[in-house]
Order: sequence, then structure tokens, then C-alpha cells
Amino acid sequence: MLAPRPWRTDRTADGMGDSVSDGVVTGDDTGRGDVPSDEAAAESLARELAVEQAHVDRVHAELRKAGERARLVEIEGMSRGRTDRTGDIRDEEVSGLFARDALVFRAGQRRHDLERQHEGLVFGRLDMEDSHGREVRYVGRLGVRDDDYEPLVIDWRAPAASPFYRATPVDPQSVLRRRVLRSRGETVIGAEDDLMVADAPDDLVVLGEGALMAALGRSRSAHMRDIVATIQADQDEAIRAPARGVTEITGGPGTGKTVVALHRAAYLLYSDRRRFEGGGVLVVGPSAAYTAYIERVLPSLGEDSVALRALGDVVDACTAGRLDPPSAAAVKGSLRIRRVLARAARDTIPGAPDTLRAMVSGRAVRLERRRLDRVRSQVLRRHHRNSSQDAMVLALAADAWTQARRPEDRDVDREEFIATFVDHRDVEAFMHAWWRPVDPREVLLWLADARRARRCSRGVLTEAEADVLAASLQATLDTGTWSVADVALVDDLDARLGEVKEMPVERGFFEIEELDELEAQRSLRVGVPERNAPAHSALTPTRHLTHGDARDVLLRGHVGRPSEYAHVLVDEAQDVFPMQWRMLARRGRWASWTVVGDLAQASWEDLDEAEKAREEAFGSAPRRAFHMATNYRNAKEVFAYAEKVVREHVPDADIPAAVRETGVDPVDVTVPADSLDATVRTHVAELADEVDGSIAIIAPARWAASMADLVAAAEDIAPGLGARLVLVDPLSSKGLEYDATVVLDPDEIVAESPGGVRVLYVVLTRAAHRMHVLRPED
Ligand SMILES: Nc1ncnc2c1ncn2[C@@H]1O[C@H](COP(=O)(O)OP(=O)(O)OP(=O)(O)O)[C@@H](O)[C@H]1O
Repeated sequence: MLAPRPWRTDRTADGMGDSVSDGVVTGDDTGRGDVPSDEAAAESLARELAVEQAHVDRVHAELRKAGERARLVEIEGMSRGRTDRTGDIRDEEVSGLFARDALVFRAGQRRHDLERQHEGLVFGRLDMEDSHGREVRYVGRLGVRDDDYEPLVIDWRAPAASPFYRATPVDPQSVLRRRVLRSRGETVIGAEDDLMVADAPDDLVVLGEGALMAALGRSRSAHMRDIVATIQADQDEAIRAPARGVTEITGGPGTGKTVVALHRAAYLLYSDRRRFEGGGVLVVGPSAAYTAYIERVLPSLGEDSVALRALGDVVDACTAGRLDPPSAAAVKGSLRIRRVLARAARDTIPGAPDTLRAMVSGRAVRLERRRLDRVRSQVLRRHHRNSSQDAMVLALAADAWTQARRPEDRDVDREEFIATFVDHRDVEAFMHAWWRPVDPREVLLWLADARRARRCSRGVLTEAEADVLAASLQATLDTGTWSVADVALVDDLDARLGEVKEMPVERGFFEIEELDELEAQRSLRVGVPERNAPAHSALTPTRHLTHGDARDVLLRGHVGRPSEYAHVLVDEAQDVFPMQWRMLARRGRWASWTVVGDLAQASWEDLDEAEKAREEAFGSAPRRAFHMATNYRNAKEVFAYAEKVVREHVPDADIPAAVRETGVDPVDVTVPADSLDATVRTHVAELADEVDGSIAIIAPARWAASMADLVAAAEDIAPGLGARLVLVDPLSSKGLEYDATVVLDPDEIVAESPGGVRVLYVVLTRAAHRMHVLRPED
């Protein structure tokens, strides 16, 4: 909540305000005494900033001293391990080296942290008063103490910093004034104050128009910023909630769910570093565009040990960015596919022999398909496929013995037969072709064969669905790229098949040069020139590889065991498919969870099954829920437009309140389709004039190619626009934001997306300041 402010001064000492495009809402002007002249205000601001600068200088001086100390410890540690002696190292030397490594590691890490933290290191100040008197606390990205161990800055995550975020005029928590400092390098350039009490002491000057509004009015770049200086009280509660169990954060578009969840990850690492840094924190988002967008937030908070993964990038050696057509994605995402995969995992290798023939101990052995199938089922009842080879050959030997034995045989003859069978060259060759260990990716690709897909799907999927599945895997083979939905299926198969101890030689063993060659061949065959590809796109690429090349590319590397994490944070959780929940559950079996989402932004219709799979992933872990109700992203005018659209179709949508006005309504125009390009150019040029930061054209597949050309020629529209203008497809715009958007063909966006209006709602809530909606008419 914003405090009433008695009077305002310029916001920055150098006269450089935030790059607010237009009528940002300013703080309440409820007066307290006379409004001072501009000159007096400027003087007062300069005085205040000088005081803050003196403190910031002190902190940086202390940091430099601490940095030097850490460097000396590091050097000292390194020299401890040095020895002139050659030959074996004694035990005490080994433990000495170990201690040295630990010391050097910690000292090096500390120094690295210190060196990295200069930009806006000190960003907050609290003036507090209680029965013991007045106290000033500074809050920053890192805790710093002076030589007497007195705190110069408190880490934002420490309990002592909590009033900075929790104090409100209703519950001031002893805070009189909260000040947010803005710095460039080590120089303080501005300050914004919130008063928490109606009758502030006279010596407390109040600056600026409120830190939150100033932050919200700033222009957007290609990367999300941290909000450490302006976290609001309700957000702070979610950030500092205990780690245990499942923390759910819900709320409409732009309510800060993502940014809050990321600050929560940083807080958890701070509050229990041993557990979370040791056990690992996994952050999962919908797309690579999303992970690229948020990747700087945690490092800016001093945390870089978190694993950021897109849903298509959770499984090692199986990375995907391509989206399946909705019908295939629905088949692959549903839990029904598990029975299909279970059958595929037991199925024979394509082209494998269906009879085993050998002369063993002078006896002719011939095991035909039915017998082989029976033995296979018996063994698979007790073993994972990839660890069943020894058991399988023994079971075949026992079966062959029942066929080959003679009435006069004794026990010793059986033993000799079995031993000979197991080591027999023909049997070995048969086993290699019939029952070698298989890679989960290879098994999934078997289902590109429509006959096999139908056979494995009988009674589970309709024939039409089996054909859709086969066709989608054929597309995987044709393009040499996995789809995002494939990844969870590979993970499921991996769990079923068990670990491959050693991959057989013929399953994709590549020399580096061969891989380079494949890459080169692949880029030669790319249908659409790369420069024209949308910047953030999940659209199917038009790649055509020869069958063998593509298979080799797809099977590159090794699908290892899933890594497990101490905390799993899932963003845009409403779009996680049931099979994907199972994939995440394998990584979070012992984890606590933070789960973020908004049902009104769901891209898919059948949400019940996903809900079930999600509940299974969480098990009986305790839950706690936080709801965010303020839209910090969209200007009121932009959000009012989006709200109208979604309310008509999703009456129970969770609608937040937008807090910032621009006074400019979105533009909504119908355009002749044959002059669409020229019209888009005009609108983009207009927006480029009006906002300083990022602009996105969000277009359905139908217009993707022509818009890609337009974006590639952005510099012709306005100088410098090349770095600011991107093309995004509707699904990939999820979680992202821009200063301005051109939303192209909203009806087509609804028609092409399985989530229909919900996806359009996502698209209409990406713009912070300006939005132009263009409707082409044939
Ligand atoms: N306390 C805050 N101070 C400054 N900016 C904030 C604050 N809270 C949220 N924001 C800003 O609001 C914008 C939206 O935040 P975020 O992307 O986390 O919202 P979201 O709820 O995840 O949105 P969506 O569901 O639409 O993806 C971001 O630019 C974020 O930095």
C-alpha cells in the first residue's frame, strides 16, 4: 500500500526521471503544510541524497576491504597446498589439501559475490522509532558489517529487513519512513519515500512519488528485473512462507506470481542454504523464451545455483522447443498414453529375428515366436527390460532345455546344456538382435510406425488417435527435433526400461566430426531462412532430414537418471500436462514445491486430469495458498480491454485490479488483409515513438512468415528498432511482457489455439503501456 505523501520533489538528482512514457499515476497529493518551491525541493533532495551517498560510500569501502581480505585468504589457502616434494602425498597432506580446497572455495565464492554486487547494492533505508528511540537500517542485496561487526547493510532476506516489506500505514511495525534508493554504479541518483505514519517528525523529508509506481512505469527490456526494492507486503508473505510442503501462488495476469516465486527461491536458499543449495532448486517454466526472459532475476539476487529449465528441457539428452499440433499434444499429454508406453516398452525391437536357432551340446534348438513371447513376459514380470538380459538368456536356456532334453539326460547334462547355451555365439548374436538394451528415445520412435502404434494402443486409444500419435512421431523423425510433449514420454519410458548400463555400439555412437557434419547438413536443409524465424517461437520448423540422419541426431547423448531436487518451482502450472506432472514428480520425490498459475490463462481444455496428476505429484504434503490480486504489469486501459474479452467467455476468471493509468486506450482497428504489412509497419512505427523499451508483434501461425520478414527489416521502420522488436507466437508469449504489443488477428488466435479465448487473454495481457489490436479482413 502506498503512503500519502505530503509533497513531491524531482525524482532524481541529475534530473533524469524514469523512462515513463506518459501519465503514470503519481502518489496521493494530500497536503501537509505548504508546498515548497522547486528550488527548495531541489536543495532538500540534494541534501538527502548526499547523506545516502555518504553511507553507500562507506559500504563500498567496507566491501573493498572485505574483498581484499577474502583474496588474501584465497592466496594463503592456495600456498598451503604447495610442496616442493615429489612422490606420494602423505595422509596429513591430503587432509591439508582438502581443508585448503574448502577454504579457497569459500573465500573465492565470497569474493565473487562481493565483486558482483555493486549495482544497486544498497537499495533501501528504514527510519524506525520505538520506545528505545530512533534507528536507521539500510537494506541491500548482501549483508555487510563494519570492523566492529555493526551492520552497515542488512541482507534483504534477513528477518531484520522484513519491516521494509511488511510495514504499511495500517501496521507500521515501528517504521516511520521507508526509502527506496536508486543507484547507477556506486552513485545514488534518486530516492522514493513512503511514509508509514500520519504525523512524521519534522526532520523526516519525504521524496518522490512512491517507489512502486516509479518502478512500474519504467520501460521493459528483454529480461525480467528483480523487484527486491519494491516487494509488497502480500508478496513478501508468499516469499517468506516456510519451505515445507506445497506453496501455491495464484492470481490473474501481471500480479507478480513469477517474480514473487523467483524471490521465494532466493529466500529459501538464504534461509536454509545447506538444504537447498546442496539438494538443488529446480525452476520450470513453459518455454525456452520464458527461461531466457527470467534468467537474470536470480543472479541479480546473488543466487546462481538454481537450475532453470523449460518443460521441453527437463530430461537430459532430449531437448525440445517444438510444439505438437493440439490433437497430438492432447494424446501425448494424457495419462492414457502410459498403457501404450508400457506395451511399447515390452515390445520387440523392429526387425528383430522371431526364431532362435542354434546347435547346443549337439542338440538342435529352435524357439519360435510364441515361446519367445512367453519367456519375454515371464522375465519382464520380475525385471526392468534394460537389466533383464542375464535373466532373459537364462530363461531362454531353461525353455530350450525343456525342448531339447532326452529321456536319459541327468542333472549334469542340464547344467552343461545351460552353460553352453548362455555362452553360445549364435545365442549371443540372437540376443543382441532380439533383446539388447534399448534407449527410451528409440522405443518412443518405434511408435512412428502406425501399425505398431495401433497395436500398442489397442483398447486404450482410438485408431484415429493412434494414427495421430504415429504421425506426430513421424514428424519428430522428419524434422530431427523432439516435441515438448515427447520429452515427458521419454522420461516415462526411461523409468519403465531401467537404466542402460552400457549402450550397444550401433545405437548412435558419434565422433565429434560426425556430429558437426550432421549439424551442417541440418542447417543446409532448413526450409525457412533462420533470420526470418520468429524470435520466440514454438512453431513447427520446416526441417527435412534424411531418416537416418534425423534418427542419429535424435538419439545423440545419453538419457541419464533423473536428477532429484530439494525444491521444485513450477510456473504457468495451469499448462502442465498430466504426463509432464509425472515427469516433474520424478524430480521432486522428496522436494518441497512452489506452484504458480492462473486457470483463466490455460492453453488446454481438459484440466481435470492434470489436476489429478498434480495432486499425485504432491502426495500428502501440507499445502498453503497465496492469492495475488493486484495487476502490476498492465496499464488500466490495457487490462480493461483484456478483462472484457475474457469475462464474456470465462465468467469465473480471477480478475486482478490494475493500478497504473496511462490515459491512452488500446487501438482496435480492422485492416484490409492485402495491406496488412504496411498497416503493421505504421502501427509499429507509432509505438516505437511512444515507448522506449520492447515491442512485440504477437501473431498466429497464419501470419508468421510475413511478420518474420517485417521484423527482420525492423531497422527500416525506425533506427534502433531491430533490438527492440520481436515476433512471438501466441503460446510462446506466455509469461513474457513488453512495453507495447501489436496483437494481430485475435479471431485467428482463438481459432488456432486449443485454449481459445484463454490464450487470447494471455496475449492481450502482455503489454505494460500500449496495445494495438489489428483485425485483418479478407
Ligand atoms: N512489487 C513489485 N514491484 C515492482 N514491479 C513488480 C512488483 N510486482 C510485480 N511487478 C512487475 O509486474 C510484472 C508482472 O509480474 P509477473 O510476470 O511476475 O506476473 P505474473 O503474475 O507471473 O503474470 P502472468 O500470469 O501474466 O505471466 C513484472 O514486470 C514485475 O516485475
